[in-house]
Amino acid sequence: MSLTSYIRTIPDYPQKGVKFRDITTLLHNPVGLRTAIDQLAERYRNIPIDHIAVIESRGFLLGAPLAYLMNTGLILIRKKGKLPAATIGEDYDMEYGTSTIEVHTDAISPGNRILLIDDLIATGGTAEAAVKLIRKCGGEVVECAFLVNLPELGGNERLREIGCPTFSLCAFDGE
Ligand SMILES: O=P(O)(O)OC[C@H]1O[C@H](OP(=O)(O)OP(=O)(O)O)[C@H](O)[C@@H]1O
Ligand SMILES: Nc1ncnc2[nH]cnc12
Repeated sequence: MSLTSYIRTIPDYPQKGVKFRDITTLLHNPVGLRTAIDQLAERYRNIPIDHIAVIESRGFLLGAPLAYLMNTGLILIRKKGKLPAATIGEDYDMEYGTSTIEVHTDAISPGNRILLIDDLIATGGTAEAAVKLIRKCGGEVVECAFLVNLPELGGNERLREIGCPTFSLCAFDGE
């Protein structure tokens, strides 16, 4: 059974024309949540990863249990103004807005092999900004992994253009 069956679609949220893929229903379901985390852990079981980087806020929910299973630490990529120590930031556009994400400058050491986790890739604007931040700190993004891909919005292609591999557990083809 595809993981899409655990995810609810809300039309016209947060603005008209957006089909919002609501993962709260997957998170609410013990089988859905466990299946998603286990599948990610299995994919990266034999790949050397130093840290998992997670994008606020929904990325935190998947990346934290995955880091626990993989015995790695977490790097928090947060919305502007939320991290207390010295940060660097990156502005970006995404499907329904514009924002800035930041990371602590001391969170990544040069040469660190980082797995980037978020719940969903749409236009890829958020993930691209996160990859740029990690690279500015000298980190290497091994892969960007998502629970959900929205292929019609072109995010995978955008990340491919900057040389970053992507992986998604499931996809909505627009229905
Ligand atoms: O591929 P994009 O077009 O950039 O969109 C994807 C991003 O949008 C959502 O985050 P949102 O900014 O809504 O924040 P949230 O996780 O706090 O809900 C989602 O969690 C991704 O981070
Ligand atoms: N259509 C969508 N559904 C849920 N989260 C999103 N983030 C960006 N686009 C989204």
